[in-house]
Amino acid sequence: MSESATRDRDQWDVIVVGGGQAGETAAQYASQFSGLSTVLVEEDLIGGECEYWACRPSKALLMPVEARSVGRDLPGVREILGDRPLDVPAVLARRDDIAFHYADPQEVEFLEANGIDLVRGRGRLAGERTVAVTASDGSVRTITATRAVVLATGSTAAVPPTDGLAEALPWTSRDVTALREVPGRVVVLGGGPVATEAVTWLRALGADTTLVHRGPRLLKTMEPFVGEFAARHLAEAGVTLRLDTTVTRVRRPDARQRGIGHLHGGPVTVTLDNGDEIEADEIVVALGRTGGTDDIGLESVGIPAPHGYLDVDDQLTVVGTDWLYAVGDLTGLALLTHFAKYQARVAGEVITARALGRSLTEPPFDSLTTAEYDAVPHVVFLDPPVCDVGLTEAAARGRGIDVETAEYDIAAISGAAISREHYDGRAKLVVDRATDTVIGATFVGSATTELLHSATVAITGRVPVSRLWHAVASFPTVSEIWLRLLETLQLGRRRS
Ligand SMILES: Cc1cc2nc3c(=O)[nH]c(=O)nc-3n(C[C@H](O)[C@H](O)[C@H](O)COP(=O)(O)OP(=O)(O)OC[C@H]3O[C@@H](n4cnc5c(N)ncnc54)[C@H](O)[C@@H]3O)c2cc1C
Ligand SMILES: NC(=O)c1ccc[n+]([C@@H]2O[C@H](COP(=O)([O-])OP(=O)(O)OC[C@H]3O[C@@H](n4cnc5c(N)ncnc54)[C@H](O)[C@@H]3O)[C@@H](O)[C@H]2O)c1
Repeated sequence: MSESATRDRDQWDVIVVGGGQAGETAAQYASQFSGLSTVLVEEDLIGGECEYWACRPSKALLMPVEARSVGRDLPGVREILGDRPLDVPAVLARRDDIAFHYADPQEVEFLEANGIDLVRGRGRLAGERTVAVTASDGSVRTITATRAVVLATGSTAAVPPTDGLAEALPWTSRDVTALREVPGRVVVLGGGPVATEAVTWLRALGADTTLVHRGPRLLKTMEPFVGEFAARHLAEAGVTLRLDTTVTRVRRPDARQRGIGHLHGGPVTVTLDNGDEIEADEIVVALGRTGGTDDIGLESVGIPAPHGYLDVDDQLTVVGTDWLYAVGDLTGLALLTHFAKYQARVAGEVITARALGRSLTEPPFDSLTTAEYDAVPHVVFLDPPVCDVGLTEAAARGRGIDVETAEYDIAAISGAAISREHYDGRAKLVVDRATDTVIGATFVGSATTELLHSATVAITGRVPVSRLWHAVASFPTVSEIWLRLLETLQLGRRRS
């Protein structure tokens, strides 16, 4: 049904509030095999952060960075590239293509193809199974759901209460991914994926970059060698790193909102805890996210969200209800598009099973209706990239698991050494001794991102290490790292 055709309707089986990747997928999965009528409520562009201001545009900005590095490291290509800088207008033009030129007809088409209705406006719970939608003209309509309401309102960039930071109108992830001009000098605050990725493309596009991070290590949730690897390569690219450093004060006398991706005013002065001052043309805040629980009417149904995220069970049902679901960033469980969509698939199947009166513990729903979090894959698209899945050694030991580990230098693998002249990379496996299965894997280095899924399959499939011996990787691919890791494990076992 078209958007205009939904105007006179006020009831559906399922209402989904928030049309990001999580919301769109929940709507699709709740309706596709159930016959349930579903409506999506979205106040902005359908597709959410990922499509326009996060994953897609950021990766479009990063791909040329790594491609140039690999080319510069390969005789025959190096000579063609020379020291030439990236073609900034061409990179930004492709970024715009990948971000669908900040318009959503392709998503409207997806909804129509899947029989999902659309109501544009801001949704707010107004009681059980009831949502009040405020349109851009200020008019409010109330719609109700016979079965379920799914909240998928995502997250936004957090701006902490540092003296003068909010008043300086810093760039957030939206500005830095949708940048229209490259700041001459830029200070990036943070040490997580957003900060490390953003500083990578800003530097490659020609900015003089400083990254300020309060901790001693970048990407602190990953194995320690990941942060060291990332810091080394960022420094080699010319990024100034100020680790173990806190910003105490920000001043920007001429702060002006000039639109997403444009400089937000004149020069900004950033004061550090050791008294140093950095002057820059822009400041980027990449210090985590705030869950989208603000002003969505949770009080109307008595649901608390003290930490800004909603507590859900493994069926994505909001704790304390049997009709309200939450998926994606809003749950705060894994702020990643692939996990947002995974949770949404689970929630959609749960809604379907419950509507059809089917058991969640019998086929086909038994395998589809419980979300698991043992193997969340993270890829940070740095130059070179880093990635992990499952538990780090420290996290596993913290849970009392008796682990053995294997580490290996990926540069020693033929496939890696052939792929570029100065390969730099490392791999680590964490194995649970009791079950003889892999519970964590980390890879850093070129061409490792596509390798990660093999580890995800090994972990979720609980494949015994003894069986992995028979999973023979092709020569000469970087995947042969698996053999070296298994040999390293064997060596340790035979010695002990
Ligand atoms: C810079 C950056 C890069 C990233 N890169 C990656 C990556 O490479 N890979 C990856 O997996 N993840 C990445 N992420 C994370 C990823 O973007 C999020 O996990 C993902 O977008 C979450 O999807 P979501 O649908 O839960 O939320 P969102 O994308 O935030 O969507 C929520 C939607 O709800 C709408 N909405 C909110 N409130 C209301 C309301 N009351 N009524 C109606 N509509 C409402 C919003 O307008 C929005 O469209 C990145 C994040 C950032 C910031
Ligand atoms: N490639 C990817 O998959 C990708 C890329 C970008 C973002 N993301 C997702 O987006 C989410 C948000 O990323 P992020 O990097 O903004 O957040 P993050 O939470 O991962 O990292 C934020 C960093 O800022 C620090 N910090 C927080 N508050 C601070 C303060 N007041 N002062 C100083 N330091 C402070 C934290 O210690 C942390 O190191 C992540 O959870 C990630 O999953 C994923």
